Amino acid sequence: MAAIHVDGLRKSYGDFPAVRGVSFEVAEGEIFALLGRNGAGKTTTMEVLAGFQPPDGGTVRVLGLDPVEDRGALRARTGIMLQEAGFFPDLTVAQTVDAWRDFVPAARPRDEALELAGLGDRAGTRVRQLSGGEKRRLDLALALLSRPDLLFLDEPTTGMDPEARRNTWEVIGDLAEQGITVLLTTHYLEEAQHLASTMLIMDRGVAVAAGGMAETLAARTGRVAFELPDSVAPGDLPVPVTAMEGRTAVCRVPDPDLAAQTLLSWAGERGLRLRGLQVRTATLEDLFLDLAAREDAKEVA
Ligand SMILES: Nc1ncnc2c1ncn2[C@@H]1O[C@H](COP(=O)(O)OP(=O)(O)OP(=O)(O)O)[C@@H](O)[C@H]1O
Repeated sequence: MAAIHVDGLRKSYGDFPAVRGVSFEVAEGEIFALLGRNGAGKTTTMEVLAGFQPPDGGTVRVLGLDPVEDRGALRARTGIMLQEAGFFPDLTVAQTVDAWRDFVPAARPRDEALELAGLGDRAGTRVRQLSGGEKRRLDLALALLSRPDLLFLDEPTTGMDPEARRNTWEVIGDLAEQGITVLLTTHYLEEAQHLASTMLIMDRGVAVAAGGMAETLAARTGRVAFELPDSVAPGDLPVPVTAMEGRTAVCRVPDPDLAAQTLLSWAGERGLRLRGLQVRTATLEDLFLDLAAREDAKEVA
């Protein structure tokens, strides 16, 4: 059974349609990334799945349950980390967790939750003294109290520095390895690419791309760029040049490693050097920017 099944989900605020017929499935134990620009409808989708808002149309099943009708049963099996957490600044981390534990049936021991969220050494610290990233971790610790089968993480690493972000990726990866399904939204595409095996990109309330991360990216073009030697015209090269950026020739190709090898042997045979050679396989960012440009063009048309 899929952990999450969404078919034709619609949700409006007044007469503004925030989600307009979105369908996807999340397999058990998978990390699934919900991506899109501001206002795409990611948070709305997550809130419907978590039972915070009823859908206007479509079918939604989470762990086999209806998020509205089976809200209590679902709450007991999910952990939720939303964008804004409200904590009491004067409480310590331990006191905050203890206060929450009172509301969670069969709650996980406090130290275990803190350990899992990577806050094991912060129990005695007052919330006001935590960094922004540590506050997000505290949020995660609270989300883990119910021993959830499914975690909803809305922008879990916002406000973290790169090191804290990487540590949090490790924490999330470990949780998934223990079998917890994770639905994540993020604006850090590197984060989605690093963590998620499957993704859905939304734009203005509809899905514009979906599928396995590796397969989707493998089907995209990569990029090879280098400084064009003085004596060479772009048309002389054995690989077609897609664009010139100043003196830099850019080739967008399905297999950038092969293109780079071809270019290097061609240059070697002629005693030429390809300065500043860069080889990059397709990234989620390439895909994201392409899709955004395409959606904007559609909007103008
Ligand atoms: N409570 C609300 N009332 C009215 N409109 C809303 C409400 N919540 C969200 N919206 C609108 O619905 C659209 C989708 O919002 P949503 O928060 O789901 O997007 P998002 O993809 O999560 O965006 P972000 O990346 O900025 O968090 C936006 O245009 C937003 O302004």
